[in-house]
Amino acid sequence: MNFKETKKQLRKKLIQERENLSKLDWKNNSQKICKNLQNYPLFQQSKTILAYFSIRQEPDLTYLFSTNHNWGFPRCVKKSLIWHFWQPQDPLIPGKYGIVEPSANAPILSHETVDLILVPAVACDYNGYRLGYGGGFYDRLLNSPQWSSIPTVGIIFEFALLPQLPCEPWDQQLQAICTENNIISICT
Ligand SMILES: Nc1nc2c(c(=O)[nH]1)N(C=O)[C@@H](CNc1ccc(C(=O)N[C@@H](CCC(=O)O)C(=O)O)cc1)CN2
Ligand SMILES: Nc1ncnc2c1ncn2[C@@H]1O[C@H](COP(=O)(O)OP(=O)(O)OP(=O)(O)O)[C@@H](O)[C@H]1O
Repeated sequence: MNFKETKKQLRKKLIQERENLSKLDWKNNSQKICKNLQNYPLFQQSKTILAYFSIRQEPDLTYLFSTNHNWGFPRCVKKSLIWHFWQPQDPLIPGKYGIVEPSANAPILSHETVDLILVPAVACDYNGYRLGYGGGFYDRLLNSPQWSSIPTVGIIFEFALLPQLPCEPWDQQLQAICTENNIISICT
């Protein structure tokens, strides 16, 4: 089986497993992830943080969005992510793939102001490689020179932390991975 097929099957299995979590486990484990992030020095020191709005029972980070940081969220525009400043009272608009997005009029966040990126993932491995939904949005972002030096933390539930994922030339290692159990730093 080739890489593409292997990744596709793995993605399907892990998304299924995540969607099978009970609502209670999903909520409790999401809350633990938020707590672990709040205790993480890099998070505490970051003024501006990029995050995501959860779909398909991804870890829900909503609790953090009213904490004292500047928060940025993406709009999917063609094959890229455009990042906007967003606060809880601001509108959210249904975007691609059923993910809500800030308004196109919300202030744009330039890479210079961003201190930390919380990266959604279907799975991550011990080396900091990630498997996403296959759109390549974060692969492209993290490969572009302006964004590649910003620290990244992959956000997953513990069951999706695997010893080794299939790795392709464009995959960039994350700096850390946060689960409901702990945050592990990746040695590079
Ligand atoms: N919450 C959240 N927001 C996010 C991401 C994410 O992983 N999680 N993204 C992370 O990049 C971007 C959106 N990326 C996505 C890419 C593909 C699909 C998707 O549903 N794809 C189809 C099949 C596509 C194919 O195989 O060609 C599917 O899975 O049915 C969803 C989101 C930006 N926002
Ligand atoms: N730097 C890049 N420039 C152009 N295309 C890229 C780049 N990185 C990845 N791609 C393309 O994007 C797709 C990403 O596939 P892959 O299975 O690695 O996605 P993923 O990591 O699961 O998804 P995502 O980043 O959306 O969460 C591939 O088809 C690949 O050719």
